[in-house]
Amino acid sequence: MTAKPHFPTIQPWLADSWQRSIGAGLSEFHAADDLRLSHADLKHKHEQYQQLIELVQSHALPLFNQLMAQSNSRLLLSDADGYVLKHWGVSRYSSKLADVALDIGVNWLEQYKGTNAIGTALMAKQAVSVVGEQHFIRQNRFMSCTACPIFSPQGEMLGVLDITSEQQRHSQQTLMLVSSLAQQVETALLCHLPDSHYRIDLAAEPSLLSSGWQGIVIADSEGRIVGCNPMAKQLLSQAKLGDSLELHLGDSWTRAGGFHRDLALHLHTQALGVTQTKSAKTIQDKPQSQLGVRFRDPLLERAWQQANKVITKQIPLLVLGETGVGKEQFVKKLHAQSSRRAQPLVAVNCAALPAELVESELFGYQAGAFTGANRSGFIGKIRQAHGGFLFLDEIGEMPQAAQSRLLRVLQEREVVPVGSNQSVKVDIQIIAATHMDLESLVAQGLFRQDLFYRLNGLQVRLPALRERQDIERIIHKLHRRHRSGPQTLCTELLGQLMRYDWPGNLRELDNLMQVACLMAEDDEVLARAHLPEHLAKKLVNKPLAVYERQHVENPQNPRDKDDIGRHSADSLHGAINQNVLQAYRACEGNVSQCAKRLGISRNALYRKLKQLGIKD
Ligand SMILES: Nc1ncnc2c1ncn2[C@@H]1O[C@H](COP(=O)(O)OP(=O)(O)OP(=O)(O)O)[C@@H](O)[C@H]1O
Repeated sequence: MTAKPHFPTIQPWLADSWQRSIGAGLSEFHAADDLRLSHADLKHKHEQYQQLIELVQSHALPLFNQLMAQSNSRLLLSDADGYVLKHWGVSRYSSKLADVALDIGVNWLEQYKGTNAIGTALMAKQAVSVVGEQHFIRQNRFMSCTACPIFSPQGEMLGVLDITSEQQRHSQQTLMLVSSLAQQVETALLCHLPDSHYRIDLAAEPSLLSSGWQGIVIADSEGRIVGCNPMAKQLLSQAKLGDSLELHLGDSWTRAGGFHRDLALHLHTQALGVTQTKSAKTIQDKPQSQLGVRFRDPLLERAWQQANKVITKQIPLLVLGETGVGKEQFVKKLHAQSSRRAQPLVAVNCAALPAELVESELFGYQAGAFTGANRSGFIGKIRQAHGGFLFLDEIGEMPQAAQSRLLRVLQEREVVPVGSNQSVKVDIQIIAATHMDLESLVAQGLFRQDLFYRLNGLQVRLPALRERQDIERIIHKLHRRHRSGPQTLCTELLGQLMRYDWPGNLRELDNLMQVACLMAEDDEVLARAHLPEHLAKKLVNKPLAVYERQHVENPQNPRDKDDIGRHSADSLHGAINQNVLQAYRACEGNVSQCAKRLGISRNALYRKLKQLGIKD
């Protein structure tokens, strides 16, 4: 049995990480197979992360070199999936690092490498030091590593910066150094937002203005906030993206050095160089590689590819699909990989807006426009989305009065706030979504036809869960998300889940899996018996779903429908075996890669291969 490290007191985060390593089926005595990117995939990753790599080189590497040049350490950058993208710094022990594959293109997630600074920082979403013996795999215990995640201005984790040294104990200073390097990169990302024209540093004392502890706000050429660091959010707690700086700082921000009396804050404003903004824009405008997102279902993949083509062209996108198919998640992914990803994604749930507030919420209002309005006015959701995406969810339920004004915004690309007669130009990418049949609403006179045509630039329909060819993978994914340990899923339950028709789609499956995993607690296998009765009942006598259409019905061998139920269990086993074999061959016998591809644990794959007589 694998032993825990013998420290007098083991910190909870480390115990959790070792537990996860054991749960992933790793052994401290054997290094697992490496998951390594192919040359082509690594090239794509480098293109995708070009900006981040450049910012690490220009904003983190100089300080690392200055402080650590003599220390025989290496600085590494990984992406959020745990792949090492680059490393810098000389190391006398590079052959030892190569032995443990701390190398470009190799994945250092905990599930492959056990407790280690990169994987554990990604998991914990915070800076960690993993020193010598704290590494789960013995072979890695000659190193000390300290890593800190890097977050985008939108709070998305982009990757991890790591300092690795041989043997020497990493101190609290190393932790502070890595955190500070990550912070430098985050600030640089902020200053490289498109439309960043001004940088305003804020602090309670003038000496703190350049201390690294100051608040930083980035504003566009009109003085509207386009980004801020966590300290600025704390200092200006009321400020939101899109707000005019004047609203929060009066005119004190327009001077190079100022003091805001009410807030008791010292300010330092600088114009960001045009060259900097331009070059940053070139990097930002490059569409992030769409290889980052791939759907295994052809209908969904097609919708994804089509949607990606229109979203930068200001052509409205209409996303259709039954409730719970993941329309909102789809839009979030579109935004995250678009050239507008550094700008806001503002979502409006049209069904939840009270009819009388629709206009002021969307279009904003002037100070004192109506009784009860905020004293300082409100910019409105549409202007908040300026430069980014406006996501109109449940558009079929938008009140009719607001429909005509929205139509005007779409036609003119400008907004007139309530109580004002001044129009304001907006640059927004519109995405609307609904589970309703908009054309039939139009036919019934419940939805404006001209608005429908305006929104319907490109229409994509997301498939229902029962139609998806990757349903098996999704079931495994959600099981992994909710299980509490290294539990497997019983084949019979898997078959039943695949045959169910899922009217509530991903939302329903997600809820069911969550409840089932709670009921199963630490049991080794999740089975139908773990489902509460009302959920178990749902799964029987349901029409056959996509699984049988894909794997059981053979066009060359048309079968009587009644036969399907009788044969489905056998066919299910057969098809699963076939899938495993195909994947194993495609991965040329690499167990880690194959397990990842199938969405199952390495242990589960070993068991399956053993059953199939491929492994002893
Ligand atoms: N790719 C996914 N993998 C796993 N679960 C998902 C995925 N996408 C969505 N879900 C689950 O389904 C739920 C519903 O997703 P989402 O809100 O995006 O659907 P929707 O189509 O917008 O729903 P509605 O039409 O009801 O607004 C999410 O809360 C999440 O639990």
